[in-house]
Amino acid sequence: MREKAILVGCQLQNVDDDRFNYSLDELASLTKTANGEVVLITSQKRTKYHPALYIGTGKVEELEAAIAELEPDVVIFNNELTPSQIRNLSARLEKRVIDRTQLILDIFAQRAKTKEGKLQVELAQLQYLMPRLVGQGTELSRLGGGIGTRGPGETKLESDRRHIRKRIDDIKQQLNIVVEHRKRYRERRKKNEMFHISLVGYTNAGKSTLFNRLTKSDVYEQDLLFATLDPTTRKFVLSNGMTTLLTDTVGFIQDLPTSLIAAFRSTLEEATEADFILHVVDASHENYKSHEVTVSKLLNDLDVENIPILTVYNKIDQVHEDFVPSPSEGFIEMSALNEDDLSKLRQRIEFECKQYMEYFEAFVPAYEGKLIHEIKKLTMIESINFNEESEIYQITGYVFKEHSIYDTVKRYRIYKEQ
Ligand SMILES: Nc1nc2c(ncn2[C@@H]2O[C@H](COP(=O)(O)OP(=O)(O)OP(=O)(O)O)[C@@H](O)[C@H]2O)c(=O)[nH]1
Repeated sequence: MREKAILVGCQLQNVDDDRFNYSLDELASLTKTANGEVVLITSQKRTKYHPALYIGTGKVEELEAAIAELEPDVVIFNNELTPSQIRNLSARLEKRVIDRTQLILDIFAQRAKTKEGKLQVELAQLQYLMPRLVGQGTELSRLGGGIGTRGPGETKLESDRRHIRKRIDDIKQQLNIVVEHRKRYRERRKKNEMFHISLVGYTNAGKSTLFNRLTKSDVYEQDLLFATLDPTTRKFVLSNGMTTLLTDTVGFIQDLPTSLIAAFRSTLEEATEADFILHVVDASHENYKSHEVTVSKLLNDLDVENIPILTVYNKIDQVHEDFVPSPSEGFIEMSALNEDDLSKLRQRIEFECKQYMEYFEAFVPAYEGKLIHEIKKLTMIESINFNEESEIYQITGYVFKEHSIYDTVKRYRIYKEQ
């Protein structure tokens, strides 16, 4: 059953109409993703948020009338509300009141798959809850109005708080372990010398679709925001046989509450360890430019300037009429749903990778079967010729200098002369 939701926004003077309407659209998409049905979107312009009610008292009355008529299950506010605003609005409207942060947390909670993702969501939820518990405490003591009632209330609250604090410490500790584990796994992977590519991009840009099509796997792919929460890594074999690792990451979102940025940073850190980044942009979206800028900014914050980036303008089959690719950067226009475009992308990745590789020619005796297999897997092979007389393979291709296979290949360059 879809829950009926009324959405409420408040536009401050310094926020222009486009940006404000866009944030309301995004709130509507988020609501849909959380399995809600939007029955009304209403908003108000103000110089500042009403301290007690977020919107003005007149607007609250209007909202009460709309609630009586439309009977929603929940009222969702477009910004993070203060504990007292939530309390006052719940009391006035007699409906469940949630804010944008809670909505995003709810979606994250639904979607978290790995242990790390789940821990991060729980941590963010508890951190959101803590100050709001304090708020309820004041309310309890005021309501009780006396020692007799306040006592037990406060005690319960204190024990709740202690309990939550302890749980937060536990989660942080567990997260350290999980992150350590992932680091070790990453180091091990580094030793395997696989070329690592990360897919990043705004939520709903088509990352999971690309990931699935390129790796032929079936990671959750849906027309919903945040279908992907945890980074997922799979083998991705280029058409010339070189095996790379492809990582799908969490989708970015504009104005993500700060408390959530911290919680999700570590899932994005994978991107910073990649050898190559594919930045996927939904070219059919009217706000594609601002999406692109948001992601580029976040990538800059994550210190990835040394990593080559290819911008992938996706959904070109439904391209927006105002679409113009940024001229300054390397880019490709394509549709993840089109097989020819996928091969074009594969070739383009190969081409881009080659810019960072060195050409080699190696002579490897036929009895080195395992080694030949490794060279095939870890380098970009151009040609293999077998000399029956000498029983030696002549292999040419491209290799990364940073990878240990480079030293091996170098050793066999001079084999002929031995
Ligand atoms: N028309 C069209 N639709 C596409 C294309 N690529 C992806 N889609 C659709 O766009 C929607 C979102 O795709 P996803 O792959 O889930 O997007 P994502 O970037 O992984 O999203 P998050 O997990 O939310 O970050 C899905 O309904 C896809 O089928 C494309 O090239 N053309």
